[in-house]
Amino acid sequence: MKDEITREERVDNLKGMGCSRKRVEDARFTQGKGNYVDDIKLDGMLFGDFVRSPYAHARIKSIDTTAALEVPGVLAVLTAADLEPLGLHWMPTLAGDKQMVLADGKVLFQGQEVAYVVAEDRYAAADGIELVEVEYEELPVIVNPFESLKSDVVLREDLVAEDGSIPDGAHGPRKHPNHIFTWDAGDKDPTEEVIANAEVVAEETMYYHRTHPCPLETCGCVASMDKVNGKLTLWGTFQAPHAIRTVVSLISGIEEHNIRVISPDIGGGFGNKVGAYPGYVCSVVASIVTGKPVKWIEDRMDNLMTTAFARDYHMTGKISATKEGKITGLHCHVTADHGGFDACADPTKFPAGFMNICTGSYDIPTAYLEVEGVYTNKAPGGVSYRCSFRVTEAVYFIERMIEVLAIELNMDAAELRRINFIKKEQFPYTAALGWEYDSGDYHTAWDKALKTVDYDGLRTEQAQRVEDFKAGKTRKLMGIGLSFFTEIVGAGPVKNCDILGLGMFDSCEIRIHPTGSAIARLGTISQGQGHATTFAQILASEIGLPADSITIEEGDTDTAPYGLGTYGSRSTPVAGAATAMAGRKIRAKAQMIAAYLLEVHDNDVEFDVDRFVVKGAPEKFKTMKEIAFAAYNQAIPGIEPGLEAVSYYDPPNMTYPFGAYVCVMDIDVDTGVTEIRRFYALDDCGTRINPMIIEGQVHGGLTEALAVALGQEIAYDDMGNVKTGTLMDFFLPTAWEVPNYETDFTVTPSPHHPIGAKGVGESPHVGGVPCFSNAVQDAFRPFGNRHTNMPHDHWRIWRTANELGLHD
Ligand code: PCD
Ligand SMILES: [Cu+]
Repeated sequence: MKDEITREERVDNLKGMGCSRKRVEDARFTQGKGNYVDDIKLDGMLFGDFVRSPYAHARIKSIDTTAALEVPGVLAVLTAADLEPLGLHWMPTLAGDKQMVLADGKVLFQGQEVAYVVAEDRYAAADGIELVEVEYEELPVIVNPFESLKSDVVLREDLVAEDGSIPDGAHGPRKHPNHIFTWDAGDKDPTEEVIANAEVVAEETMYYHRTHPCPLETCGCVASMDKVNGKLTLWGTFQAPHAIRTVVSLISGIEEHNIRVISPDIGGGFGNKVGAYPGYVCSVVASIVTGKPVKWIEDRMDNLMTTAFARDYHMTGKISATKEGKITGLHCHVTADHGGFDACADPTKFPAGFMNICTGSYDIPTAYLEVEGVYTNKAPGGVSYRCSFRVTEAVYFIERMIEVLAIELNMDAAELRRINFIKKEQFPYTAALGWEYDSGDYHTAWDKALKTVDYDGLRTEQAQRVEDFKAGKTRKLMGIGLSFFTEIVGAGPVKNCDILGLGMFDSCEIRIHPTGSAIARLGTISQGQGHATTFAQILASEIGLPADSITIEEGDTDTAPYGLGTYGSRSTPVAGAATAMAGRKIRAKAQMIAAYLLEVHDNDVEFDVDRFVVKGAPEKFKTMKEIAFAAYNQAIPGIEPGLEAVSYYDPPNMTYPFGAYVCVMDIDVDTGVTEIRRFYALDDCGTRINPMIIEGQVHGGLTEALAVALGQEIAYDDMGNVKTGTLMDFFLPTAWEVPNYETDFTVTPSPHHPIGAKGVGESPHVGGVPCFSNAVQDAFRPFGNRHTNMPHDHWRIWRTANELGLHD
């Protein structure tokens, strides 16, 4: 036997789980060799663009397309009247509502799609748009959901019966024409009773403002109908390509096998690219009508004003406790502003997503949540934006309620959290609002975080700062932001999670080639997360072939197994599990082949890193490379040739990553300028596949958290005009605002996931927003602040200081 490398070297060669393998996709991205939707150029390709409504609420009296059609290069102008005969002027939303593809008689938000101009190039399309003459009759505008529920102005006339009665919606009875649903969880009466009789109660109302994921690449698609073969190919920025294929089939009547959906490289998704947009439908129709490929790409304003907003939750909470600080009950009421159509991307049974995770990381015996969805004259959407289904809202809510309760109790907020954490031995833990948390060790994480930042030292310093401020020695306050979050990711068990009736499992299919390299295809799609790197690592460890010899492919419905896509940090919990399971099927077959080759019984060989060895005789082995070759080269009795496997994985539960964050911030009370001195983030996502990618995910999520907490907002005026529709007004942090992040971790594996991994992509955002916000609020706590709403931009902070009398 030739000189052998050590076992350790064999492990290293695989670049498997736990290795900070460099991202294989970056060679392409950093050299400008990515292939994004807008890079797709087909012969004779046309361009489509929208005429959009300048009004937030108006009746459409007429649309005159004559002048537009005279523009050289303009080929067609589609309006609702053209789509109606095809039944395509409205489309279903993911939330069980329907949405106008092109304005049908009225518009409900500024920027709404009114007509679709198809031209030979972008410029002609832009000129054509200018010349479509639309006559609007303005209607009263409602941008406040509370007023909406009281108003006589009916926004969705299509949802009121002729006799004036209000038919039920997708989520039950509706009490007002502008009401979408009321959804609740938990025990109402017992919760109210506990709170009524409690020793201490804290109450607070907070508004989690509307914002937007604003990915670098906007949404877009290219539709190409091949009339000869009856095949439609649709390239697009889709976070869920298979679901898009099914939706396109259902609404167009084209059979699903004749539709091929391809998500090429995607320049960030963040939830913005989950839903189905009018641009997709119009491009498909235009391609069918013209017989040519049609491209549609949003510009930045289109993106910010019309596709998938996030948040817009008005939340009122009551939290009760004993004098010693043991929480006894939690009550939460939400008024959710969904805009003109309910186009939230949540699992069907959860119209407010997983908002019922709002008891957070705490052992709260009784709780009740009620969410009311309301129509207003704002853009539709309601995507996650780096939080699986409203978990950012839930965690912000509870982490603010904890701070407010700490004020009420006159207690340290870190200590209040510690007293109430779910204990390690309580897992699996069933929360009052129904979820079963799989695993956690909150006290260990919290203690590690507080120790690392020297929490007590920080509080001493802060007290000194307050004294100095009062003594006129400084104009800067110091805030210590705390947050402890529990995420819920990995939707999900098919028994309670589906989107449009499609169960939320996911999949992986592996083919091992004769020479011992492989391709694996998944039902998910990377938008920058690095799946090509990390899923190969899972397989490397499972099947003993080097990650560098494994190609990961996603996003082509003609080749990938069916899956529900990438959002809600579900790729690792669901597709990652499918990958491990498919790998294990490969290994099981490899074991039989190895035993045959080694002339022993199947049970007498065991897997070791990259080979099967005969038990007790480690010098007798067959490497996975040898086994792969044998699978194609030898006739093995009782075993089919080839080495392939597929797994469709329906997870038994979600995974519950968690984390402990601390932010130290200085605030200049005269300018409202914030300076982040320190940000410490401890994340526990169970088994870690690629520590470097995890760190990158944490940096990205924290930066988006900073954005949302400190300035990013989609704001409307009373007329329903979007005030922040460009990057001049919509805050995107740059290197200038972003602090140095200190990352840390603990590892508490998920007990039900085959490799123990939980998701991580959303966590830093979910935990980050309350941490930044709490830092601002904490700085003002010694001066009587209880709660101020985000975004904490310099002006709002200045105003808080002013209202607290700090400028006197
Ligand atoms: N334990 C663990 C976990 C995880 N990981 C890694 O990390 C990542 C992530 O993961 P996850 O968590 O599972 O997730 P996904 O599913 O993959 O993804 C999703 C997410 O992701 C994040 N991140 C990111 N990044 C980037 N770059 N880009 C983007 O876009 C994005 N987005 C965002 C979002 S928003 Mo949603 O949609 O709202 O719902 S959701 C989300 C990948 O790679 C993985 O593999 C590892 O390593 N380990
Ligand atoms: Cu919804």
